[in-house]
Amino acid sequence: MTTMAQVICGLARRWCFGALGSPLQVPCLQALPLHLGRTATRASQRDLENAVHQVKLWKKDPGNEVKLKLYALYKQATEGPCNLPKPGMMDLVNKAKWDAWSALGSLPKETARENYVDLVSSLSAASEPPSPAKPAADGEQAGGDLVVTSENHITTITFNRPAKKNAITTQMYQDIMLALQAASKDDSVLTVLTGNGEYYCSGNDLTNFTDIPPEGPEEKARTNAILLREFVDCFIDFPKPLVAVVNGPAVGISVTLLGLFDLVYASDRATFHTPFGPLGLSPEGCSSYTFPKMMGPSKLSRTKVGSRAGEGGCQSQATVSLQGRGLGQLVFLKAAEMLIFGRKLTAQEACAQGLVTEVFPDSTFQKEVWTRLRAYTKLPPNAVRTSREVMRSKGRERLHAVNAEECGALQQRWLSEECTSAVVRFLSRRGKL
Ligand SMILES: CCCCCC/C=C/C(=O)SCCNC(=O)CCNC(=O)[C@H](O)C(C)(C)COP(=O)(O)OP(=O)(O)OC[C@H]1O[C@@H](n2cnc3c(N)ncnc32)[C@H](O)[C@@H]1OP(=O)(O)O
Repeated sequence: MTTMAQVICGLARRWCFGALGSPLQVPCLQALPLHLGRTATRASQRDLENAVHQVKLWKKDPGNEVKLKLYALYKQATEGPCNLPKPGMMDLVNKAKWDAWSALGSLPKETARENYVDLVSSLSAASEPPSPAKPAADGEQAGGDLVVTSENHITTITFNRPAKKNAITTQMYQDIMLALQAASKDDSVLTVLTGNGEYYCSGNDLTNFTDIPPEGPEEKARTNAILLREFVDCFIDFPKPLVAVVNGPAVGISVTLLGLFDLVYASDRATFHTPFGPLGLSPEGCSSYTFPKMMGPSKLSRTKVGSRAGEGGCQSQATVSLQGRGLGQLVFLKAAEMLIFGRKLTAQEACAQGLVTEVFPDSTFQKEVWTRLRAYTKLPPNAVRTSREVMRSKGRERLHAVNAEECGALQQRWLSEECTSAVVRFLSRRGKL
C-alpha cells in the first residue's frame, strides 16, 4: 500500500516537473517570497527545463510549501490557469495541490515560467547538504516505532516515536495487537504500555487519514473502522493485568483505552487529553461507556489535602472547600468535559476522576513504578489471572458492543468535513501534508 510518505516523496519528485495534476493544501502560498533578483531578460523554455533538472539534484526536501509553489508555477507555466474540477475534501493531497495551482489565477505562462526559474535559482543557492542523521542518544531505545521487551515476568510495549510524540501509525496498531497476542501466551504476569521520550503517546497519527486508496475515502474509513475495532477488542479480551506507565502527556486513543487497563500509574507531568470535538471525531476505546462509569456523569471529587505523591491515592492538588474554610475548591469534572468538549486533565485531576490509579513525582516515577510492578510479579500468577478474569468477564460482552457502536460512529466521522478540515489544519500548520 502506498504510504503517505511515499505519496509525498513521489509528489515531491514529480511536482517540480509538473507531471502530476493534483494539489496539496498549504494556507498562504502567496506569502512565499519569490526571488525577484532576475534580470530583465525573460526566462526561456530552456531555462525552465534547466531549473527542473536543477531541482532533481536537490538533496534536501524543501518542504511542502515550496514543493507546492514549484508545482503550481510549473503547471501554470506549461498548461496555463488551472481548469481541473476541485477534488473532494477527503482527497487531501489532490485538493491541496488543486488549491495551489488555482491560487495563481490567470498569471501569464511567461511570468509563471520566470517565477519558477527565479525560485529554483534562489533555493538552489540557499540549499545546504543535509545534516547527517542524529545518532541515537545514549540510553535511547534502538528499534522500530514499537519496542517490545519481556523480562522479570513483565512484557513491556513501548511507543518509540519520540520525534512524533509517539503518535500511533497504522503499522503500530498491527504490531501492538501482535505483541498483546504474544504476551497473552508468554510467561509474563503483567503487560505494560509506556512511552519513550517526553510523551506517553499523542494518539492516532493524523497522517493515517491521508493515504486514500484508489477505492476512495469511504473504503479508507471502512478499513480503519475494522482495524480500530479489532485493536480495541484485543484490549477487551486480553487475559492478564494491563498496566499503563504514563510517562508524559497522553492524547486521544492512548487516553480512552485506559478505561480498559487495570493499573494506570502517571508521572505528575502527564496530562490526559481527548480532543475529539475539535477534531470532528467521537470517542473510541470504549470510553463512551468506561469514562462515565468511572467518572460519573457529574462527580464531586474529594481528594486528600497535602498527601505526598505515591503514598497511595492521588497527589493532592484539587481539594474540597467546605463552608469556605479554604481547604480547596469543589472539583466538578465530567466524562463529557473530556470526551465531548476536549478538556485536558492534569495527572492529579485524572486521578481524582478514577482514570489514573496513582500519581508519582516525575523525579522518582520510573524507579517507584517499576519497583512496585516487579513486586507484583512475585504474586502467584494463576491467582492474579483468575482474580482479573472474574473481575473482567462480566463486562466483556457489553464492551464489545460499545466498541462496535463507537467504531461505526467514527467510520462516519472520518468522512465528515468537520474531521477532514481539522486534519488538514493540523497537517498544514507547518506544511506537514
Ligand atoms: C486506524 C485508525 C484508528 C483511529 C483511532 C481513533 C483515534 C483518535 C485519536 O487518537 S484523536 C487524537 C489524535 N492526536 C492529536 O490530535 C494530537 C495531534 N498533535 C498535537 O496536537 C501536537 O503535536 C501535540 C500537542 C501532541 C504536541 O505539540 P508540540 O509539542 O507543539 O509538538 P509538535 O506538534 O511540533 O509535534 C512534534 C512532531 O510530532 C508530530 N505529531 C505529533 N502528534 C502527532 C499526531 N497525532 N499525528 C501526526 N503527527 C503528530 C508533529 O506533526 C510534529 O512533526 P514534525 O516535527 O513537524 O514533522
